[in-house]
Amino acid sequence: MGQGESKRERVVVGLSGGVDSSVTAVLLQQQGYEVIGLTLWLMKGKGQCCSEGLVDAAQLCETLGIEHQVVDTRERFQKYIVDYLVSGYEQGITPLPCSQCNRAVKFGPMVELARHDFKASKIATGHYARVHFDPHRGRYQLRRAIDRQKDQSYFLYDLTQDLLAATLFPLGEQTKAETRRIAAQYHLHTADKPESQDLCLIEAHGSMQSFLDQHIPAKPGEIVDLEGTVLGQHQGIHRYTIGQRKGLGIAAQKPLYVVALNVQENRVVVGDRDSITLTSCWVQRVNWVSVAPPQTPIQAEVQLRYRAQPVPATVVPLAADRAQLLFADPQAGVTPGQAAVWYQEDRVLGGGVLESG
Ligand SMILES: Nc1ncnc2c1ncn2[C@@H]1O[C@H](COP(=O)(O)OP(=O)(O)OP(=O)(O)O)[C@@H](O)[C@H]1O
Repeated sequence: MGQGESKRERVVVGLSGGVDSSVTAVLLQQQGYEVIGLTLWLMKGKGQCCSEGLVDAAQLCETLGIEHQVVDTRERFQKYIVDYLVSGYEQGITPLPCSQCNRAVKFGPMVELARHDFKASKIATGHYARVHFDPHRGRYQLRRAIDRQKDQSYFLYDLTQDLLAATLFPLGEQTKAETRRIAAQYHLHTADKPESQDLCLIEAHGSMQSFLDQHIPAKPGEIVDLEGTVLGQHQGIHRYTIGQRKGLGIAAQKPLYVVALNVQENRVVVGDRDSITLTSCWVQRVNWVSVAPPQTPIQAEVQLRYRAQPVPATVVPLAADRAQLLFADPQAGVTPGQAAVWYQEDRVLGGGVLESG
C-alpha cells in the first residue's frame, strides 16, 4: 500500500443478477467499500439464479469495475433445498425452503467465503430487512424493512447472531421505488428486470407442480372425508396442501378443505372449514433471533405465511427447540412445513417450522 492510501473495508455482495443486488453493490461502492461481487451458482438451466443470473451479475461487475467470483453451490442447493422439498412433499407437508436456503446455502457459505477466501469481514445482500446491534440487549436485532410491501424479514428468521453480525442490508432503509430509481440513474442494465414473483425454483421450472412431477412419480389414492367415506381419487398426496380448498375436484354442498395428508394410507382427508381452524399449534426447529431464548411465554404477533397479516398469539418456549403457539383468535392458515415467524412491532423475535398434527 502506498503512502497516504487508506485500506478500504472490503464487503462481499451476493449478486443474483437482479436489480436489488445490483443496487446493493452500487450503494456500498458509493459508501466507500471495496466491493467484491459473488454469485452462487445454485441450479442448472436458465433463470434468475442460474445461467441468466450469472451473466447479468458478471456484466454488472464489469460496469462497476469490481471483481466478480462465481462459486458452484449446486450440490449444496440440491441437498438442502431440492431433496428437502421433495422429501417434505412425499411426507405430506408443504416445506418453505427459503429460510433454510438463506441460512444453509446463502448466508452461511457466503460469510465463510468472505472471511477465508476474500479476507472481508462483511457480506451484503439485496434483501429488504434491517439489522443493527443493540448494546443494551447485547444482540443484533433483525427488523422489518422500511418498505413493508417488500419486507423479507420473514425469510431471515433462521439467521444466527454470528451471521447477522457479518451482514449488511443496505436496501432495508429504502423503498423498492427508490431502488429502481437508483438503478435507472446509474444506467444499470438490470434496472427494468421484472420483479421475481415466486420461489426461484418455481420460476425455473414453470410451476411447483411441474417441479414436483419431475421428482415424484404419480401415486393414485383416495380422497376421503373425516368419517372415511370415499369422495374421489387423487394422483399423489404431494399435489395437496393442508388448508387447500381449490382444485380438489369434488362436488360438495359446502366448501371442503384438505384437513390431513395420510402417507401410510396414501389418502387425502377433507373436511369443512372448522376442521382446519386451530386455537394452537406446535413449531419445531425454533430459532430465537433478536432475543435470547426466553424461559417463560411471551406475547407476540405471529406471521404464518409470507405476506400474511400477523396475528396475536402467546409463544410458549419448549425444550428441544420447539414452541407452542396459542392464538388469541382461532386460525385457519396453519400449514405444516411453512414458517411461523413471531414479531414484537417490527422486530423479529424468532421463528420455526410448523409441525403437522
Ligand atoms: N445466486 C445468488 N448468489 C448470490 N447472492 C444471491 C443469489 N440469489 C440471491 N442472492 C442474494 O439474496 C438477495 C435476495 O434474493 P431473492 O432471491 O429474494 O431476490 P430478489 O429479492 O429478487 O433480489 P434481486 O433483485 O437481487 O434478485 C439478493 O438480492 C442477493 O443479494
